Amino acid sequence: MKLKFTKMHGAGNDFIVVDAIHQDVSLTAEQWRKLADRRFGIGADQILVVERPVTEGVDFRYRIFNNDGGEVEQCGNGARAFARFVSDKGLSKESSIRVETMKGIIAPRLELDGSVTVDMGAPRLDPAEVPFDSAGLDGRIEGEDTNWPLPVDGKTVFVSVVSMGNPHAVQVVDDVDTAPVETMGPAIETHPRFPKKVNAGFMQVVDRKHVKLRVFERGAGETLACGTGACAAVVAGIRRGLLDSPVRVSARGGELSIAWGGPGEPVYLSGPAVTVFEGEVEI
Ligand SMILES: N[C@H](CCC[C@H](N)C(=O)O)C(=O)O
Repeated sequence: MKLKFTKMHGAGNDFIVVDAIHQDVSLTAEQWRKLADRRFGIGADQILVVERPVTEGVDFRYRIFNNDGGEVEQCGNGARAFARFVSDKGLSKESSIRVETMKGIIAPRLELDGSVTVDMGAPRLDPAEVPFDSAGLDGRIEGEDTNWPLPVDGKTVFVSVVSMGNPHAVQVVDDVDTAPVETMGPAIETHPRFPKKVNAGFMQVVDRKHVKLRVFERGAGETLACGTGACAAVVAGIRRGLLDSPVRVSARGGELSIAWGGPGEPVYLSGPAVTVFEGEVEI
């Protein structure tokens, strides 16, 4: 069976994007994993699937598979690529669309400068919603935030826990370039207090309007940028009293901008969405 796809990225977080409206795309987790493999397949951090909506008043359904083949709730950089894809493919004539994911509705908007801004919905701040098991832990109050002691790699780090539909654990570090992302990232990702595993963020506060961020992503490893990770990091930083919205987020693969008005308000993620090439693959 042949599968048409488009290779895209958002600040270096790269995707295989597939139109499942005009082609039959019923693949197993193993087939998604093989497609995303950087040696034996096309290679990508995630696969984004465009489907007809299920919910009234929504333009598309947006499904996301990590490169380990697992389906997940949300992908912020992917939402920008999704919006660019459906516009370029003529699937939508609107600059603003409403898109349903496993965990809620988001609204990407194509900007005149070629960037895309996404209403990512409001963050979920209750640990149980992340989900994070805080039982028996003494949280550390910092401004509006409660961050939690996590023993990893023989030391205790304090993480803020935030859900953007998908789970994030964010810690503040002095220097992202020397932070132990390769070793501590996987240890946090699979920590037993995160029953659905977690994306591990490492945030360096440059000033109140600018952070540097590295994310060891659940099911994908360290990526060059993580959109929901940037949202979660800025929400955590604002709640800790360290940041003022909007915040510039410098990832290894490029720059994102995050704005958040406070609890119950949506998080806005802005950044690039780039098409690299079109292709067709036998699966
Ligand atoms: N690895 C994430 C999904 C992709 C998120 C990221 N690529 C983004 O831009 O938000 C998870 O398992 O929740």
